Amino acid sequence: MEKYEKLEKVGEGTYGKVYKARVAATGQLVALKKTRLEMDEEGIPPTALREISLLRLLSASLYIVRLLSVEQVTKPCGKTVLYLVFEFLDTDLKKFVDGFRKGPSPRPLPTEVIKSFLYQLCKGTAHCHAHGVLHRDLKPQNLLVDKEKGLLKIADLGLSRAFTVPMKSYTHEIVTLWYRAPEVLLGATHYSTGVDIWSIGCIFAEMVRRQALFPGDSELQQLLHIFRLLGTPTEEQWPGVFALRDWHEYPHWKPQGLARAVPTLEADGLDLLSKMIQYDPANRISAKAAMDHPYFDSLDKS
Ligand SMILES: NS(=O)(=O)c1cc(-c2nc3ccccc3s2)cs1
Repeated sequence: MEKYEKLEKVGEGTYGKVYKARVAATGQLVALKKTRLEMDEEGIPPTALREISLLRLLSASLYIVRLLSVEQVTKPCGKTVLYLVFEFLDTDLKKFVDGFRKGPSPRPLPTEVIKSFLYQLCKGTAHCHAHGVLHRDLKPQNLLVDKEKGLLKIADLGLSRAFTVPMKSYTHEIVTLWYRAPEVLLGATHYSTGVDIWSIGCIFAEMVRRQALFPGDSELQQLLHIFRLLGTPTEEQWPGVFALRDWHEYPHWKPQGLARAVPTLEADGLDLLSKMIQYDPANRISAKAAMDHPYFDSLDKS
């Protein structure tokens, strides 16, 4: 990997081993993601090949972090590791929102920024879903932002297929549950694109509030945060919920109304959010349909 000068680790292990690096020959900045893939004597396992070709296909979208190359490196000890080389963006949405929450002058994110970032997130997600790929772990930490160009791109799609999202990340970092859909928390085994739409709704509300919508610190607490705001789900509004594996008798909370959580959000925005934060995954708006919602009419979609 002498082609690259490793600069610093980014995201402190949130993403596994990802380094900011410079291409020695051109000075171009890249993100080097070291995969945990153990190479056997036959070379790259077919599952990994499929994963990588899927990544290449998906990263053709402007709204997904571009995979520039895949580098195979055999270390002196004979072990072969695979590096994924991605385009570099200077920050992620978590840090971007923190910048508006903390700092000398806490202030809301400009409405147009929220609208533009949400539109780009829906567009990138619609691209994945159109190729039958779920992300399964959308959260502000793996949405990268180019502040200058006002771009938002989905990163870390590596978790999307086959592997279930681990409880602890590679570096024993706690995997956040804040964006996890209720059907996943209730142990559904077959879930669909709706899991990503729920996450997008939580991220939308967080950009407006500058604090998480449902900040649970355990699977049970995560559910109770959701129930306390939306009301404990009923069979009427979510047919089949009582049959989910981890369903128990929960206290019966009444809906508080989503508006209470995002009092500053304009009517169109609240309407779109309420179509994303629906208990029944079948009732959630699709990423593609969301892009046509009136909330985006004031956005310059050029
Ligand atoms: N969290 S951070 O330091 O602002 C920052 C993270 C990144 C990342 N870029 C990539 C690209 C691909 C996969 C994961 C990551 S994480 C670039 S800057």
